[in-house]
Amino acid sequence: LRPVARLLWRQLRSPLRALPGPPAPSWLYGNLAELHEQENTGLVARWTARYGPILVYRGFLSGPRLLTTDPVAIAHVLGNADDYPKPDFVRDSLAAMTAGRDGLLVVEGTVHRRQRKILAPAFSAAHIRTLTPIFYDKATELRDIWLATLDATDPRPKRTDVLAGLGRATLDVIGLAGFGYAFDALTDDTNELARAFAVVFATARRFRAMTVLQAWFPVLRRFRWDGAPMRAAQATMRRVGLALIEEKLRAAADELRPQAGARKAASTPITPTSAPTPASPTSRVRAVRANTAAAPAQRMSVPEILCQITTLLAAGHETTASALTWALYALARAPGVQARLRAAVRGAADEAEAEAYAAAAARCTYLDWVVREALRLHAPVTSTMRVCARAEDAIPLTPGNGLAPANGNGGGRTSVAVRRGDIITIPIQAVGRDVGVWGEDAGVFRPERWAAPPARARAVPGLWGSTLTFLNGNPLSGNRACIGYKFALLEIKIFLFVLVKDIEFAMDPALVVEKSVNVVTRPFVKSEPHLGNQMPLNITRAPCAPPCPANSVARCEEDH
Ligand code: HEM
Repeated sequence: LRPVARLLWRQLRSPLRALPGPPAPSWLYGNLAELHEQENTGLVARWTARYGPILVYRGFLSGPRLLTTDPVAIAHVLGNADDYPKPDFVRDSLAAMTAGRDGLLVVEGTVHRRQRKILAPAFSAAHIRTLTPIFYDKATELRDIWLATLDATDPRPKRTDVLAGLGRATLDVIGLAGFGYAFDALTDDTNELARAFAVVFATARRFRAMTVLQAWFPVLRRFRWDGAPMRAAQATMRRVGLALIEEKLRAAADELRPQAGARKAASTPITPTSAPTPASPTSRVRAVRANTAAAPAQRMSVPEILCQITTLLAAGHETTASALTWALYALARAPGVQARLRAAVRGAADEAEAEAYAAAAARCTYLDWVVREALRLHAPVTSTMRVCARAEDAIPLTPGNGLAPANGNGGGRTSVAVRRGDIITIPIQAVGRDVGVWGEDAGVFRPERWAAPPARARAVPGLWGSTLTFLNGNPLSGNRACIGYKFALLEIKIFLFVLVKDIEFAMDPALVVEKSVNVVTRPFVKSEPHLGNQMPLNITRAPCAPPCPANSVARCEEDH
């Protein structure tokens, strides 16, 4: 009972209680059940329309939680990450997904700073560019696998779960790009690591009271509904991670010896049933190598390296798979946009070299707009939370935003008072769809809006593209922005480039696809819940069309 009493006492003293917000349907679970469905119901938009950009909803035992779309308030919270860490229960669920508590997503403070510094060089723009052939080869392999399922004599489209294919392809990419390993998940659909991630990221369709209780009572966490499969999946992630470390250490030792070359290329898997096979020794971003380059006192321990591996495998492939899945969904539902994108990439794709594709993808403005629009509308991570660690703080607001009559305080609020332990929700997806920023058609997939984004969008304190899709941070106070965003953007662009050029994606209008979130957003078909997470799109070979005049991207954009 003591934790409950402590929680109630803290909640009773929270200054957030004075702020207005929606009524809670339940005293015990507050608004948490309706929030579970927020990605499909536009709940946050309705709340902000009624209460303005600063509001309080209720969590467990009706505890008040701040939810804000105010850019100044969000910038304050993200810019002071040391004083606004992730709440314990968020770190706990991230730790479950990355099979340990020592990874970059979970650690805080000085440990986080040290790890981030060691990993940063592996994510530089110059380095990411060297990964282009990996992105291109995997995108091409996936395209060929999908095209091979089509029957030349049957023009009917083929229903294809693009989520599954993209999940496997992006796992292959992060294996090769991050650790020089070929998981070959695309060609081996029994790949156990791909299966482990399917378990770890599986989304709960219904609100579960137990999940809320586990957040506040760690002792209950051992009774997870998915306990046994989850433990098995984590064990797989750790085993594969250890195999990767062992392989890298062996390779490093070999490098120090003469006649190293032959052994390096021919090294064998460490655990016969599960270990990935080594890929080309030319493959690049390497947590282990980055670590050995650091000063001895700054290096990561083996458990830390292991957690970075599982973190990068998880964060690096589930997010991009989600982004690509929702981008293809948006394109399937907007055939005009898809046709325009196809013309744009065909106009740019006259050179077959991977590097040329990367350069063309980088130059193709319409592709850039499509990616920005897909990531604005379908942010793979739809919200995040922080907790106030300062004894007291005043979160500043955009001038005028505290003036909504619903905000109380005589409508003259310039900041929001918070105390230690108060929870702040940052609704990433809702900020991306804010009609106050993007206009009345904020919910529509319209890449053309990026020709002249509204001036208001500049106020959004995001790392990239006037959105919070990759969040943001301040190196002086714990930078929690996505470390892999350049990696993700290049990968997404090259995949879309290669896939849309040759494949036409369509959507069965009878199917209703909804979102369910377990850190990362996954789709499911409303009428087919028994099939779990999936994104069934109808694919056909895209009809040949004359390439854009002069095969030039710039010209192509002018003509469309
Ligand atoms: C479209 C793709 C991606 C999206 C939308 C995305 C989004 C995000 C977001 C929102 C965060 C902050 C989470 C929070 O603090 O609550 C984050 C952090 C992170 N991301 Fe990404 N991410 C993507 C791709 C990647 C890739 C490809 C990698 C690695 C190869 C990666 C690695 C990480 C890591 C390690 C962190 C933790 C950073 C830290 O706390 O210092 N992400 N990402």
